[in-house]
Amino acid sequence: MADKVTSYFYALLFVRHPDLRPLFPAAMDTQRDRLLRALLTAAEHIDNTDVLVDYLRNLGRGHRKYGTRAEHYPAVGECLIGALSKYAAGVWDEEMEAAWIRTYTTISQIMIDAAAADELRAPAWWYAEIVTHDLRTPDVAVITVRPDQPYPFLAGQYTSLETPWWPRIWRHYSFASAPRSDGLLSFHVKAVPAGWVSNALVHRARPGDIVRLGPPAGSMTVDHTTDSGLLCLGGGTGIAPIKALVEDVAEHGERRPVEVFYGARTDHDLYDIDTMLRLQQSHPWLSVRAIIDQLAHQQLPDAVRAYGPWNEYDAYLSGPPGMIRSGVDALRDIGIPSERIRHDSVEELVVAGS
Ligand SMILES: NC(=O)C1=CN([C@@H]2O[C@H](COP(=O)(O)OP(=O)(O)OC[C@H]3O[C@@H](n4cnc5c(N)ncnc54)[C@H](O)[C@@H]3O)[C@@H](O)[C@H]2O)C=CC1
Repeated sequence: MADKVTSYFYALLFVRHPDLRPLFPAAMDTQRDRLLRALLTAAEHIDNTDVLVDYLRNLGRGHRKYGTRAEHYPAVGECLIGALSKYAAGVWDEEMEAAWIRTYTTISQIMIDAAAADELRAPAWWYAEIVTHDLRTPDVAVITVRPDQPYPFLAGQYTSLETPWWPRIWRHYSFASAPRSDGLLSFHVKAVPAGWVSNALVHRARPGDIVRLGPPAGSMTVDHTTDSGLLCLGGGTGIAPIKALVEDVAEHGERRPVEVFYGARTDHDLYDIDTMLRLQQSHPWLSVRAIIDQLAHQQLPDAVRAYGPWNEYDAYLSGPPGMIRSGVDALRDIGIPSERIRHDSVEELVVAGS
């Protein structure tokens, strides 16, 4: 009954607090999923304080770009408890209500404190002007933007982006380069069916258009305290953060082996292979292999098994959720321990491409 609970929650919220409606997008479908995913993520990590608190702090900081303020949290809590108690009526009692109030109060306080601390050091969002728009295939564009203020981030991270055509609809895109001295940021965007934001970015956006960016997020970053090799799997536009990681290693001047497997469905989809091969030419420690489904009759994760051994490597995966899942399984199978495998949250990726 997840759909019913979240629909009822938003109905209560907008009836009781109509002033909050403009903070949300006109179409609420993805938003409803996001609320539920956030609750489930919090429940999943309830016994792991460090992970949970880190997640909630990020969530609190990320809410600044929506215009969320501390006084909005009690209204949300009251409607959330209203929706839960209606649909859990059979088991709901005073004790459970008291527990939910304590839980929600704790969760919101962590989010509010993180947002307040962030306010002292970073804007709620950045405006960024598109400076180049390079259509690499009929549905993939490489877009470069100039933020209005310095934008600090780490190679391997992603941001959230809002276009002028779909206000308050934010989508995640990874930075396709390590931080650059000119401050420009670039993204690889694939227009996916029914993807409003991605279609607008690929087919409508032009130099001069202004987008908004949220804060950087994600922990798929290079650990520069070790010199172990990097095994990188980039599928489709998932090659974007992998390219950023390669540039990051190059800038740190370490000669650690970096092995990139770049997967695509057809060779026309290998839109960034020239850049990757140029990087390979300049860096003897880098090896780039293109894996085309149609030629190899195998998907990216299977191809990696044919090489190796990989037990001295840290692994980085970026691409569609199915590739991440089967990639993590394949890498564990060939002996890479879970703690050495990094990738973005698969839940975040489900909406990322649209
Ligand atoms: N644009 C960006 O900055 C980033 C995008 N992503 C995600 O990457 C994805 C890219 O999509 P496309 O370019 O359309 O990729 P795609 O669907 O063309 O697939 C790319 C590669 O992934 C492999 N693959 C796909 N599904 C698989 C599965 N179930 N098991 C094993 N291998 C599989 C394919 O063999 C292919 O080599 C999107 O889901 C996007 O959200 C991830 C990180 C960054």
